[in-house]
Amino acid sequence: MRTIDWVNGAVEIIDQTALPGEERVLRLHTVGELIAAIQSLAVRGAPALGVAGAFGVALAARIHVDDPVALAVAVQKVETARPTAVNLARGALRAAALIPHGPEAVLAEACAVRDEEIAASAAMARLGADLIVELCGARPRLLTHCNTGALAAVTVGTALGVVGELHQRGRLAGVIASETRPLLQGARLTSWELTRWGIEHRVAVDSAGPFLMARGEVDAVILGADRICANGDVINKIGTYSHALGARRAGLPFVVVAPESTVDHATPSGAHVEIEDRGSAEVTAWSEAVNPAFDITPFDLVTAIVTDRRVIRVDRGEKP
Ligand SMILES: CSC[C@@H](O)[C@@H](O)C(=O)COP(=O)(O)O
Repeated sequence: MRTIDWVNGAVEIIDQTALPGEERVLRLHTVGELIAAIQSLAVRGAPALGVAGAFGVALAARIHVDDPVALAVAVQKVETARPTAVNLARGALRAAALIPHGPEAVLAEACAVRDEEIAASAAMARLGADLIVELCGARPRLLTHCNTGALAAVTVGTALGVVGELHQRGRLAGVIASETRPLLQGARLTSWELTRWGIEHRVAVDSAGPFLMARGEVDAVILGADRICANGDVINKIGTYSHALGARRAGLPFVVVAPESTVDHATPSGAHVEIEDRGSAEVTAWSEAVNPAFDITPFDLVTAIVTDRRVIRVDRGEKP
């Protein structure tokens, strides 16, 4: 299953706002439709956003083939549709670099971004599963946060791809999906994906994670990233930091799985990253709210970062 793809001149996505109730495919024909899908989280997750950014520029290059000014404006809108995941701007700018060669070259580059994420998922699943077995022994019980499956990464996924690989190897004893307030990417999307894979799991409220770790019900925390800074700080879904603190307190490995396309050497640390604020409405209808969508996990709380090419042992002093 590809959760985002280019099909007959349009971008097709699984509408993640409708899951798990309805499996609805959206066809996006315009840059405006694509940006609306990104902002409503119909398509979400860092690697998928990179592909969406690249396909968005491919759409723009076709639509504005004779209008370079309108094309530049459209590229900039795609690139900045959400601020935190580095993949979005990266994917958009990678495709935009091919604009001088015409719309077909832009589309070919966007398809390359998609294909590289598909390959990266497969590589991370193998590397990550090997590492988890090394760190935890056979049949670990894992806790994951947000959604890092195929929905977030075209196919397979990052951290959830590792979970799937361990399941296939017969080496998984259990999964807890942290529900991920307020939009419930864990309870709605991770649970839906694990059910499709036939993997038994339980959903926990976000605040239960550190307690379950302390009570000995978890052997490792494994999750994804929207951006990994040059110093190793991990930007990921709000709630990640509390899971990292819980894991450190319980003496558990805290493993981040993300493709190289999420590693951002140009950003020195988490303090330099714009954390998206998604406003009050998602949290409460009756008072003002603060709603940061991501947080920053300091690198010293991370045990290891698994990319498609490397296992970075932060616990041994290695950096991205
Ligand atoms: C493989 S996806 C990794 C991250 O992008 C994921 O954990 C996450 O935080 C997604 O946030 P979202 O706001 O749902 O796009």
